[in-house]
Amino acid sequence: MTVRVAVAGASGYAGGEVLRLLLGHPDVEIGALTAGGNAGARLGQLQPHLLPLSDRVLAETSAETLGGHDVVFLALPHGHSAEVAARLGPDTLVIDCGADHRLTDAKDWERWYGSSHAGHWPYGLPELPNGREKLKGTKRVAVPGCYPTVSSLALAPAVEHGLIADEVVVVAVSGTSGAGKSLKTNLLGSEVMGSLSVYGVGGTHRHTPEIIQNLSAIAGRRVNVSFTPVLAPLPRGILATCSAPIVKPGNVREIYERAYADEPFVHLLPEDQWPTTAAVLGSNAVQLQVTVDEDLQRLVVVAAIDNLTKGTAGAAVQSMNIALGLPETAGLSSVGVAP
Ligand SMILES: NC(=O)C1=CN([C@@H]2O[C@H](COP(=O)(O)OP(=O)(O)OC[C@H]3O[C@@H](n4cnc5c(N)ncnc54)[C@H](OP(=O)(O)O)[C@@H]3O)[C@@H](O)[C@H]2O)C=CC1
Ligand SMILES: CC(=O)N[C@@H](CCC(=O)OP(=O)(O)O)C(=O)O
Repeated sequence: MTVRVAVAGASGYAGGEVLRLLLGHPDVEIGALTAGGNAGARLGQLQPHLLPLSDRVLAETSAETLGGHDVVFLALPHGHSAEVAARLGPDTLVIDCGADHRLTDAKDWERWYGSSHAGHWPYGLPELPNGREKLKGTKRVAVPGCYPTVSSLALAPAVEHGLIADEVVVVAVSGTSGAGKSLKTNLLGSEVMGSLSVYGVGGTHRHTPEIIQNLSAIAGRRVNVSFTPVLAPLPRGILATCSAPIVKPGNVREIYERAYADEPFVHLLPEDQWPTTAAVLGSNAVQLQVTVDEDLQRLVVVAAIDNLTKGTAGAAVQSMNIALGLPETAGLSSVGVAP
């Protein structure tokens, strides 16, 4: 089966990564590519690594251009997806890389994003409990945020088994591509190089409610999250350290081994090895390591992903595969680029 796919936001980082993965997908034909202000430009000027598509000219983002495809990936800024998706019709599989349809609670959406809620779609994190079932056959997918992906996968087995308290701490270091391609002073090379900086400190980052939503759904009760993001001088990658007090004894390693034994993309590393962002660069892999701080009786999980791959575009393609009944790993490299 060949599916015809359009990508909105093809000039951006997430759209570019979707296209990089789709170029290696055996069942995909790439159709319309759209942008905002860069409409009319050749893709090769903006995404020079996507050589087979370099002569494609970016169209304006409209339902007319995106219509007539089996699948539409939306890699647009927050708040732009709902209107386009509503005009694409129920038979098109729409995969939104933005936040518009991630949160289930309208009040949460209004508080954190300051606009009216466009509704909740099936969440593109198949490794969560019952995650795959929600994606099979769906025509709408909300791709998770990159920090919620890595921290939810790091903590899900512990939460599911009631091992930890209902208050977790996540400190996650991210590369700059997580902030998108548009110009921002704090992302200039001279600001970022040679420096680490925190932002969204003190429970103010908009991924906090998304992480709470994921962990609380697994626990069946509210799980609170203290989340601190850190910007690092890397183009890609997230390394998250997640911890919580242990409240129930259990063989932590065995629980994590069992949880992810059959997952094609989530890898619990051997006991003496720790995740690195370099090891997952460009791949849909998640590397995990878990340990217990015996003095504090605290669970510590470290996890690495590529924010643009498993953190966005890889999850989007993985979700497409599940929704359409294609092999889940199609088009998704499971190994990173090293060194
Ligand atoms: N970067 C990441 O690691 C992650 C990103 N995401 C989500 O993916 C989405 C895209 O992010 P990212 O690629 O990083 O952002 P970029 O800024 O790199 O890209 C944004 C894209 O949207 C287009 N665009 C901007 N404004 C409009 C508009 N008014 N109408 C139509 N198109 C428009 C841009 O086109 P033009 O070039 O013409 O301006 C560009 O193609 C966001 O919702 C983001 O939250 C999710 C998880 C992780
Ligand atoms: C480094 C950096 O700035 N990262 C982004 C998160 C990227 C992501 O996952 O975002 P969306 O929720 O926007 O889809 C941020 O903190 O806003």
